[in-house]
Amino acid sequence: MIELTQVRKVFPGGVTALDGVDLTIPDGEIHGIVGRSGAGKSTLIRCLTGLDSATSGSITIDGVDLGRVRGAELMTARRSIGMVFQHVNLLDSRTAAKNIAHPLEIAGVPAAARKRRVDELLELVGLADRAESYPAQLSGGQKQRVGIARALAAEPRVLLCDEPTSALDAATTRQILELIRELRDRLGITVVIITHEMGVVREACDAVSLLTEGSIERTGRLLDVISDTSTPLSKELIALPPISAMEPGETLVEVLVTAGSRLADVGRLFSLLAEHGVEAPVEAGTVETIQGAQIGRLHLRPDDAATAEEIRRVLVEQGVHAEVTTAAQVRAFADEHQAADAEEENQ
Ligand SMILES: Nc1ncnc2c1ncn2[C@@H]1O[C@H](COP(=O)(O)OP(=O)(O)OP(=O)(O)O)[C@@H](O)[C@H]1O
Repeated sequence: MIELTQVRKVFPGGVTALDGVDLTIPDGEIHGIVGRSGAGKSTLIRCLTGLDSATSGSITIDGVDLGRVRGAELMTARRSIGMVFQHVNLLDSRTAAKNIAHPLEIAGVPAAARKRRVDELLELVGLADRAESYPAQLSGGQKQRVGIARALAAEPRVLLCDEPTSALDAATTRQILELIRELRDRLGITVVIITHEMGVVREACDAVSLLTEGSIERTGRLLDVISDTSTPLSKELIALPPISAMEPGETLVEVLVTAGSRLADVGRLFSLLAEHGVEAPVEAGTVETIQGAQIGRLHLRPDDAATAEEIRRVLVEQGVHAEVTTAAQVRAFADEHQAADAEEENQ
């Protein structure tokens, strides 16, 4: 288990990068950490790996408090954490097998045991036939597989992945995420993925945390966070294109169908509205199956405010989240975001 309690990191210049982070990640969980640029994600990962130390608070991994151990104990604790990066940084002059063997050589593992372990790792990441290939002969996805095998060489209990798929195309990203889930299932490791890609969280994570200005704004099981419409993270995880311009007086119904609703599936929503004699065109919509549950987010554009209100009433009765949004609210929301983006650019 990974446990962070009131972790603060203040840099010498006075910047507070982490401002009281509390987070518990159970064994065997794949936990995504998301946050805007500058939220403190890299600082958090550096503190988790023991590369940097927290100014105060405690970070405990499998019962070992990283702030309290020194020397050989700290080295052992560090070895229990494998790191996977966006850019794999393989040694170009070494084959895939030799790259994976590198940390084992440094740890003084004898040649025969090293060879056995490297073969095992190549098999584990699906590269048994590429052992003798050099990095220049491997695709981006294959290089990342080598990076993952290298990170697992010392049999860590925790795998920390810092933007592991940001340099990969969509299909390769899916394969790497599938591999990470498979490895978790086979090895029982705990995985932390730092990412700015919500698709990565949707596809791979059991739980997610939003880091905002150095503290955890929201954390929870993925489906619970998606269902919680009070958090902006819900909209980011199941996103729709921005709402197109609305004329004064126009209304929109924002709908979120989750496993908690009484609809058998998202399609039933339309027949239900028709049964109640209310209909509205769909302006935008997305439907996904996440961890076996169907999730749908839709924007409906009824003709008038009375229809919008009736749609909302019918859907809420079925346990579906539905909110009527007016043109004025959309305008205010857009202004707020523009101001936040401008502030971020100025930083
Ligand atoms: N070595 C440092 N010295 C001083 N301030 C730092 C240092 N490293 C990071 N910071 C500051 O700490 C804050 C958090 O930075 P951090 O790099 O952890 O954010 P991040 O969420 O990883 O951002 P990004 O997604 O852009 O990489 C920022 O305000 C940053 O300027």
